[in-house]
Amino acid sequence: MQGAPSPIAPEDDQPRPVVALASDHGALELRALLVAHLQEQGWPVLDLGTHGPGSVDYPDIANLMAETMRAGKAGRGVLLCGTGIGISIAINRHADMRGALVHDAYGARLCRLHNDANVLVLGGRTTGPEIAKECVDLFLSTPFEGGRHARRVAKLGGATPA
Ligand SMILES: O=C(CO)[C@H](O)[C@H](O)COP(=O)(O)O
Repeated sequence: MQGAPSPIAPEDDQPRPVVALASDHGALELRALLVAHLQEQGWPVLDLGTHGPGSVDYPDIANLMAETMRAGKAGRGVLLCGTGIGISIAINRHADMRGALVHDAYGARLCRLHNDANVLVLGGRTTGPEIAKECVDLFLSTPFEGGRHARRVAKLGGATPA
């Protein structure tokens, strides 16, 4: 089952969804930078932490993101850990989450066009700030293409949270 695609282009008249951001200790700086970047652009942002430099476990952060989105508190998510790898594995254990670990603009665009990703995943130790900002902007402004991709996304299973 697949929910309605959620095209979110800044030029649309639609209200912008809340964007939740969360990271472990491996991406504190990049997350803070992205929070500020999105706020400057007028996105409603929910910063889920982690809020201190202490070491935390990325599965807990991914689970918090999934719970937050499932509760309807955010329509899109941005998750980060040191490489993005662990937290992308963790978020994709939730059937209603489609997390896409991306490293460039092409991936950020295609994860929306073809995969209807609802969570963007970045690595705080692997991706620089300018590329990360570009990825987030594309993730939030690119609609799902539907068509043949809708059939494939449906085969992934899991409903899209509201
Ligand atoms: O990237 C990650 C998971 O994929 C983590 O951020 C990383 O493993 C944390 O490592 P450390 O505890 O040594 O800071």
